[in-house]
Amino acid sequence: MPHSKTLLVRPPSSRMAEGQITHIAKPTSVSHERAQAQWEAYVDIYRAEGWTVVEVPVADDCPDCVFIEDAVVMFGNTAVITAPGTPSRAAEPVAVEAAIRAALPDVCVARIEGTGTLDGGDVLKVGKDVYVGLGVRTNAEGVRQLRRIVHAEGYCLHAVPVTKALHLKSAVTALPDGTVIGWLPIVDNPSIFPRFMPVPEEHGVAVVVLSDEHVLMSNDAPETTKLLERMGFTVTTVGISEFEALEGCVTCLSVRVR
Ligand SMILES: CN(C)C(=N)NCCC[C@H](N)C(=O)O
Repeated sequence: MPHSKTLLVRPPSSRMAEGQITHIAKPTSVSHERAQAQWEAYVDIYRAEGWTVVEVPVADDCPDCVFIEDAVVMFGNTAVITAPGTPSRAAEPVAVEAAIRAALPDVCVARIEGTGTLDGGDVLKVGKDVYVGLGVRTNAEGVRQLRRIVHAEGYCLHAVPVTKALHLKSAVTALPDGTVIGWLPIVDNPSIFPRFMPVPEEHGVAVVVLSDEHVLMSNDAPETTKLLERMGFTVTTVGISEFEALEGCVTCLSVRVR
């Protein structure tokens, strides 16, 4: 049975400043206190939109645990538990799987295993098309395993190169109508996507689709906000500077089950 608007989130670790950095300069300071306040404001936006929030317990020894999107990917009623592509994040999916089994007992669980690696940030769903970034975190075996899982669910997987950003969704996400948006300097090949629109700011790349006309994005992309509003979308913005300093974005902080 489909779950209506359930959100999985995980609070920021007190050691988040030790989180991984790959493609941007190491931040000079990251405040856990500010991050906690930003995270609570982010979660409150979903609560106000009627989402049921399931909180996975914080893991202070996993500095990047707040970026829960990387630990599980939902395909309808199937949860794919990932195998993060960096050792410091390897333990994260265990508690995420336990929380899903406890809160959503009728969800089917599949897993990326063995030599396969896959971070959820590399998976962009656009209708029944699934674009998967092959980059520093997701390998060919991870893609092979995910392809088998999603084909069985009626999706079509397209592997795409990611060389200029941490994850595919650091560079592109999709609007409610399926248009893929991205910041060109970090998109490997925009022609892969049937409909692509460049955005003018790096932090404008990431949108979370709240409904057919409503998106959530960072407050650090005012030109992109105006662009999307001119296109007729309602745009809610949120401050996530502490997570952006660690290469995160609005998509990474939650997993939507709908
Ligand atoms: C779409 N994105 C960017 C994500 N899903 N995850 C961001 C993870 C950031 C973390 N410091 C790391 O390096 O793993």
